[in-house]
Amino acid sequence: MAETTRTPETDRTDPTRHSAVRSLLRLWPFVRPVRARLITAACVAVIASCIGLVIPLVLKWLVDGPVAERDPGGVWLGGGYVLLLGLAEALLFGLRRWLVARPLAGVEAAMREALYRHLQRLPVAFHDRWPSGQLLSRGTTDLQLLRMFLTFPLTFLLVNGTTILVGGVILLAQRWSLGLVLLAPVLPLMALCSVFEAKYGRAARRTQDQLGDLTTVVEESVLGIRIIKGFGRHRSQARAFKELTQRLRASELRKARLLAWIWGFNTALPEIAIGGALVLGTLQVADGALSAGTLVAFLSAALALRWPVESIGFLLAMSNEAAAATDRYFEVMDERARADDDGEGDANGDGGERTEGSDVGDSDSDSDDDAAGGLVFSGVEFRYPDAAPDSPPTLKDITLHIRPGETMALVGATGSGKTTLTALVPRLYDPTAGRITLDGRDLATLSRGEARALVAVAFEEPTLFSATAAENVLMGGEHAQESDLRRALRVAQADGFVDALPNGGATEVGEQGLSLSGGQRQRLALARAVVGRPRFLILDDPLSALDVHTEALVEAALRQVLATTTALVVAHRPSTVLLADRVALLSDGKITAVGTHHELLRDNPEYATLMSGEGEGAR
Ligand SMILES: Nc1ncnc2c1ncn2[C@@H]1O[C@H](COP(=O)(O)OP(=O)(O)OP(=O)(O)O)[C@@H](O)[C@H]1O
Repeated sequence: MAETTRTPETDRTDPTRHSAVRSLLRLWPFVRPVRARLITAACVAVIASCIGLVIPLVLKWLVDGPVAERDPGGVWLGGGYVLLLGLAEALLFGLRRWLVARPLAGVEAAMREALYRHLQRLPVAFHDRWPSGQLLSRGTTDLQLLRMFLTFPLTFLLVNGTTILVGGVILLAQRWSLGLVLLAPVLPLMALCSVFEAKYGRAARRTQDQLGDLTTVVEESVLGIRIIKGFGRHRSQARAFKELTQRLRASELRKARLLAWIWGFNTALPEIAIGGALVLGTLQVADGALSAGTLVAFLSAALALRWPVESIGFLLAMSNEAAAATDRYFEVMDERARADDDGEGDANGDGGERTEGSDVGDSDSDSDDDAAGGLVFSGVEFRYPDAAPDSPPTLKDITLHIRPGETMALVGATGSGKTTLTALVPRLYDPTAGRITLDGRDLATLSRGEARALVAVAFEEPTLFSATAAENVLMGGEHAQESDLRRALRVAQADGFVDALPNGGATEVGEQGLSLSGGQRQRLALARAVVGRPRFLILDDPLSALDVHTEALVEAALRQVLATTTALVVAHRPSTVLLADRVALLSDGKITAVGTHHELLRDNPEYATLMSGEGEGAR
């Protein structure tokens, strides 16, 4: 949305960032498997480039020998040598390209896979903090930049450096005085390149961050196209987009300017030196101090060095873009995934500080809660990682016991923390204090995989994936069979509309399930939650988008499922509350009352107001 455009990320640019070389060295673990090919390719390129430098020596022999002696056979032979050398150079450069193309595409794919895997393992708190476009651009354009760097500049910085070195020796060996004239610009050029490198590195980083912001806006606009059109916000959205593109354009222009001046210096200084050497050499030939062949060889060697020198500017530019891309890639990869993601562990480090739970005048604070089965919250406190440090926690001292097989409704005004509390059970977040146990097992000691096997969730906002209706449902149960699918669809009252889809359950439901109605998506999400027959079921107002008739049907089927699980159901309507055995009232992050619907309706004015729909915050 135009108004929700994220703050430009240019301030992420760190002026004190470490050197490009240090950044690029971090690519080694990914490059290691293909190192043999890369080294072979680099050697082939160095040989090819050095062959190019032999051509001037053949020319010298040709001019001073067969040409001076007017020997046509020798001239043909010399011409043949030059042709063969040229062909060998071209073939070797082709071989280099072939050697690196496939393995480097593999490196890019491996890095992309590693990033995706890591993103899946990072906690929800990370995804709350990072704009999606920044992650997208890191997984796409940044990785392309890295592949280009590994294919081209990495090899050619080495090849050109070697060529310049060998060429310099050849020049000095031919005629050291002329060689010195030609090599005079080397020191100033090195100083200029170092200044350029630092400036370009910062500009590259800024540009890539801005590209990430732009990607975020595009993604939000595409996902929110209905809202944009519905509210006629396309103009303001386009304005916001234009502003970002202008910023990106300014950064790209700065890069182009920097590249233009380094290119200018890299071209002009060697040209001036070649001009000076030509004048000096001609005078020496005229004086008879130098053979014409040596001057020809000298100048052709100097001309052969022109490209390696001129190209250093853009090779450095590409290397700096790759260094910025590496930094951006590893900023995500360095984020710590939950230690317990694939195995055992304790996300809190200490399993969460144990605090005394408050007594809300209910048997929920039984001292033997820990040993008890069911779902037990003991003194749970939670604060969002990105909340202001002095703000009160979102959840305070939550102590609640949902007995095995019991269904507990969670009722509270909007913003009281209901969704937050339900998110703790599948370990989307970990409590900042206190603990949660599932059938007596501390949730903090369960791996996410174990917790996932025990708990299933259906959120208020049902998210579906670009897959078939059946695949979306089956995501909820690793070993679920066709019969489970049918049962889950029946429970969610989704079998009717799924069967009516053009290909039944095999129908693609489109990106985010947008080809379905809100109520249909909600029912598929509900089917996904129940398909795996979970031990614990967490439902966050899963019936809010259903019409009264369908809601009644879903509730009737749900009643059977709830009878076999331990469930926590966020409820806003009396009809949903009636599915539950007991109700917990959440008020400003605290459980203030627990009892049956009728008890609370009678004794608790806040609950009565919420259920009557009159409360200001009630939904
Ligand atoms: N990712 C987050 N970072 C920081 N604060 C958050 C985050 N998500 C929610 N909050 C805050 O936590 C509080 C509780 O939000 P929560 O979504 O749990 O309320 P809720 O009771 O489920 O509300 P509703 O009935 O409207 O869905 C709110 O003040 C909200 O602003």
